[in-house]
Amino acid sequence: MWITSSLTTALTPASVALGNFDGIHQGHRQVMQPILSPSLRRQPLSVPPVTAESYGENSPPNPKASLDDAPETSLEPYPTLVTFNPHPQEFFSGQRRTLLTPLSEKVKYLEAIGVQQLVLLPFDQELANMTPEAFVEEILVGRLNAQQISVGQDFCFGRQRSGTVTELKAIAARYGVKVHLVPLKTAKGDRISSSAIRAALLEGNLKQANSILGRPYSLIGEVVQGKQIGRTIGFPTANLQLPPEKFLPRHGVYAVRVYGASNLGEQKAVMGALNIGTRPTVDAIATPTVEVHLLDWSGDLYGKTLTLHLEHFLRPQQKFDSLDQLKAQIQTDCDTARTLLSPQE
Ligand SMILES: Cc1cc2nc3c(=O)[nH]c(=O)nc-3n(C[C@H](O)[C@H](O)[C@H](O)COP(=O)(O)O)c2cc1C
Ligand SMILES: Nc1ncnc2c1ncn2[C@@H]1O[C@H](COP(=O)(O)OP(=O)(O)O)[C@@H](O)[C@H]1O
Repeated sequence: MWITSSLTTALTPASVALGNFDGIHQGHRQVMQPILSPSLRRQPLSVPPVTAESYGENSPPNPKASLDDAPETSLEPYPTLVTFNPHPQEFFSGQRRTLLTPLSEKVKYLEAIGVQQLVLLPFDQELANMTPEAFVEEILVGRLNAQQISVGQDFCFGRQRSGTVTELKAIAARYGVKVHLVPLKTAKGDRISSSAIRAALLEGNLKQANSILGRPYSLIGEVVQGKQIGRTIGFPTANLQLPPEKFLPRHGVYAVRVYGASNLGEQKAVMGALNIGTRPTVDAIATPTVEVHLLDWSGDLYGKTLTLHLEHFLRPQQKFDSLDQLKAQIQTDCDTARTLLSPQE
């Protein structure tokens, strides 16, 4: 996928889905559908040669581009997600937001859906001051040559969020650009939203969170060294380093499926028992660790990137009086995880 934060290197013409899309939940996927219609798909993606661009500290991954990939001239628009970076709320409040899908994870889901370009518009005072007309005319039409635009029905944009979807439709119509207003998706009468997913995750209600998401909530991170206590109690745990902005669910113990450990490839999952927390029994650290014990598995995981699918919340963290009690409880957690994750006869 082509990722750019500069409108001068964006691929055009574009077929644009607009929004923040944190979580890439079922509602988000519905908003992207209209820009992905099969007639608009172009495989493989060709990208223009680019000069290296400085993205600053929180830089997105460099797009994979080479001169061999020079663009063919084509009138077919690139399925493109246009989003703001930082999130406008973060810009105004000055406070870092946690994300259900940090950039690297978001890119994986978008690629799987068929989005070919991600435009991260730098959100600054100038952009914040833009009128709805200027945003559509100068950015969407003028720079991205948008052929069609898809948004959720409650989308607002422009100065003080003054632009409504009706206005977006009217302005775009002047340029012959069709706007798809996608109705808000609901699940059992409740609106599907990133905040509903966060709330369910904070309660440890995985069933609800995963049902709204339409897939299991995931944690993706590299295995780093811990205190090496795990192996001494018979339960080595792979400690994951997650992007600092990753939203963490309720602290406690989970039954998870682990991808990336097996030599049999990415698709093969190993069952695991995950602990998220400050480990009050051993050292009561300030920052929670995210560590997983893989069931019936042994090997070296340091430096590997693991993807965990959180399936069931088992219990909150506890402070035990002894390591033996902790060990016995971890054994029970592993047995419960195995039962819950094993396929039913
Ligand atoms: C399934 C599981 C459940 C855990 N539950 C608790 C707990 O309730 N309380 C606690 O203090 N630590 C808990 N831990 C964390 C252990 O204290 C930790 O894994 C151990 O100290 C190893 O740390 P290390 O990776 O730094 O070697 C749990 C770990 C696992 C894998
Ligand atoms: N079944 C397993 N589950 C998790 N890690 C395992 C397992 N078997 C071996 N390991 C290895 O052991 C390491 C964890 O051992 P541990 O003593 O807890 O050390 P650390 O404190 O560095 O995490 C993992 O990073 C991995 O390389």
